[in-house]
Amino acid sequence: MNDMTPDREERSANLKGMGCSRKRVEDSRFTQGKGNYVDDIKLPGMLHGDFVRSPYAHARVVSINKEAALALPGVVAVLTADDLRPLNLHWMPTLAGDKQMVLADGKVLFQGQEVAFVVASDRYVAADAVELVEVEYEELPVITDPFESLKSDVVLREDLEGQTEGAHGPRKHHNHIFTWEQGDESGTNQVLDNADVVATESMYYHRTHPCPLETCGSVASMDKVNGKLTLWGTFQAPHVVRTVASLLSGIEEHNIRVVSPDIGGGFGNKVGVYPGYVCSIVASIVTGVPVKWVEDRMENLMSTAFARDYHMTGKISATKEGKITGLHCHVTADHGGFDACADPTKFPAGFMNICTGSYDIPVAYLAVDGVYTNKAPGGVSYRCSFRVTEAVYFIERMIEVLAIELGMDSAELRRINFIKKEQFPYTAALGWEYDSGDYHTAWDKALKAVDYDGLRKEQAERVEAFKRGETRTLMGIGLTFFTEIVGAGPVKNCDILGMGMFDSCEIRIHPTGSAIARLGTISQGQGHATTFAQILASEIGISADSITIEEGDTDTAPYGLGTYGSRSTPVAGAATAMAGRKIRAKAQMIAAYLLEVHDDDVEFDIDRFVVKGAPEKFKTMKEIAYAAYNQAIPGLEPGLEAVSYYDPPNMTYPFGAYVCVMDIDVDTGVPEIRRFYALDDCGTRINPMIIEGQIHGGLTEALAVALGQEIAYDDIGNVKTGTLMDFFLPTAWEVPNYETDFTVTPSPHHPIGAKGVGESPHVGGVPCFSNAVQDAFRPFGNRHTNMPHDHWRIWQTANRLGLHD
Ligand code: PCD
Ligand SMILES: [Cu+]
Repeated sequence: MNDMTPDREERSANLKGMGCSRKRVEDSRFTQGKGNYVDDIKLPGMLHGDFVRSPYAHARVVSINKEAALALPGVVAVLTADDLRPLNLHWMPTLAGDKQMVLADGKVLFQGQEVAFVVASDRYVAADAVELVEVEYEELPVITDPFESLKSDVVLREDLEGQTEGAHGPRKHHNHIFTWEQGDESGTNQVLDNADVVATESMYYHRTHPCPLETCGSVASMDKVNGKLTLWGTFQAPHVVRTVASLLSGIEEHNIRVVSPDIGGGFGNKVGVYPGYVCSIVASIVTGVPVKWVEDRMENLMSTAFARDYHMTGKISATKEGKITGLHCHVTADHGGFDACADPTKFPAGFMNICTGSYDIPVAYLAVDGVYTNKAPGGVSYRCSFRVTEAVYFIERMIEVLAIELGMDSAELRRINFIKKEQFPYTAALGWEYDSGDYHTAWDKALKAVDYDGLRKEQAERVEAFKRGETRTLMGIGLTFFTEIVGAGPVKNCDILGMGMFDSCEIRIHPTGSAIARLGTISQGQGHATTFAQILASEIGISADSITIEEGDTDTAPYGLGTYGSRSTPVAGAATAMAGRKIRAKAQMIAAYLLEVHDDDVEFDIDRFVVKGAPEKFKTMKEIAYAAYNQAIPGLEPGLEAVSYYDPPNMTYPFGAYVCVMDIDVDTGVPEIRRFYALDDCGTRINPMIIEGQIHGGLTEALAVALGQEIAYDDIGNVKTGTLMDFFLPTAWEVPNYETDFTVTPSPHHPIGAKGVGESPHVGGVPCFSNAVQDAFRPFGNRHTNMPHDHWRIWQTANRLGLHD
């Protein structure tokens, strides 16, 4: 070989392909104030909108007087439901097939509900004018408890009165939304009735909120001359927004351009469609100039989509030796005033039916009842794909409770019930086919890494010391083994409003051998511009540094269902690899032609095609790209482009083993996290550094949710946690040093074997932190206490158990 040419190792390093901890290309703009967020969009003549929101959780709107507001200089319009009705835009369909008011029509159902939209020359004038809109309300009885709601005579949704059938089947009561059943009810009951041991527990996974750094917002610009509507916004699914906007407004889809610019965190909060988006569009149509709407922090916490709010009751049975025999789960789901859950259409409770977890459970049954209350609508995933965090919390608590019932170590209980490596692909009792896993290897690695036996010994000594009065801190060991289900999803069972959940990638190679690839997904901080270029680099032999990744502009990107549920890697990542392979196939033909050999006589080698057995004869991808723009092969189309729409054959099933060690001061209720060990298996790893960042972020959000973060309501439906003074957002102060680790079990059906990872740390983290708190009190008779485990609640647990006596 020529000494001047770089060797294979160097060529491979230059690619910055799969498995390389490539630095994030987007960070230079994020760290130097050059990001372009919705609020950075400033158009000539642009107006600003702001909402009049209901102070009451349930009330009739008797009258709205706009006069004083309209008299304020700078105010251009005040829109109410009456103004929107002629356009049929006073309501919108939710992703769950319910009907949500864009502006209150006669009645409000939650505190913070949108009542009127003020449009003014300036954001501050708009806010002042909001105060001048006089709304007369007549208060109605408020229901904030879903169990009470199902017994109440008060009809929350008068618009649905008398409707016995909802979007997801029969309704049992005027405040009931749906019942979703999965599995074998009678078979499960039979097993439970005849079991050696049954553990029963009820738990509440409280309402919380993703609270991204950037709140939601949009800018609409209706160009009446050309008939084009452009909408910039904080959208996790820009193409879906375009389709919904077209269906609602009647504007043809090719005349609508939706752009998601840089997004300051999504976490599920930006999946749904909000009244603000619709109002900015209507206001731009009405005024003929661009209109911006950006909510403030309080509005974001109070009225945009919440997560969780699941009341779960479980029964789990086992033999005396601890082999699990059956699982029963019932959920009462509080959906607030409208069912605006963001789930694939056929899954009204998301993937809650993954609640058998990582265990080989022969029979199971799940029923979920959705209920209306006077709380904000939503039901987003918040760093978990469709209720998976609820499911994992449920099963990981049930395992702990069963271990108490059996008098057994819960690490061992997990081990003897894991689905075994040779059982994959494994079909779970509630229907999912787990693609791959090696749980025992991961579990053993984790327990060894933390010296589990040593920790248990230390804990036992601590309990003795506590009893002797030598210490006031207890030690908790939190364990969790989780299985995620990400990559929604196969079009055969996953769609949103009838659109199958495939995803896409389109690649163009430029003559000089650099490229642009566009995807149907949209990064909100995950680093797609970095990682998707790495997938392509390995597939097509062009350095990641020479590939631009673009997402989020519906005029240029191929149709896709967006980014949430850790679906980008499993679905769009697969599309990227597949499109790359199409490029490579054409490149192979060109190379062979140029090298004057048969197609089969060349092979791909890092960044070139080489003649088999004659490595000195090759064409680099750069050379091939250039040739592709000439008459490379007579009769062959010029250019080097490809597109792939990928319909995944199955979900991917990442998993992980987490251990948290915590010291709890029983007198102050303050937990100190001594250690947090997280082993993740997300199959083939694209960028280890980005994975680690994802895990740190997800664990921190898990810490938040487990230890204090909550959207709390009082009895009359006032949001008690509407500001960051009351809503817990952890800072560097609370966050421990995380230890990360991994195993690699590739997905057998994904073209590069990758599974999602963004959500895993949250899904596994919440039960792990919670289990640590609960475990500290286990020696004193604690069985289960509800999250969030803030200092006050931990103190109360200590008090209830008599530890302050
Ligand atoms: N194997 C593997 C996997 C993965 N990866 C990477 O990592 C990341 C992630 O991924 P995923 O998992 O696939 O995911 P996505 O789809 O992309 O994303 C989503 C997620 O993501 C996470 N993360 C994050 N980050 C940030 N920064 N921001 C944000 O916002 C966020 N969010 C969150 C959430 S919540 Mo939901 O929405 O609730 O459903 S879902 C979610 C990207 O970059 C990728 O590429 C790698 O590397 N490898
Ligand atoms: Cu979820």
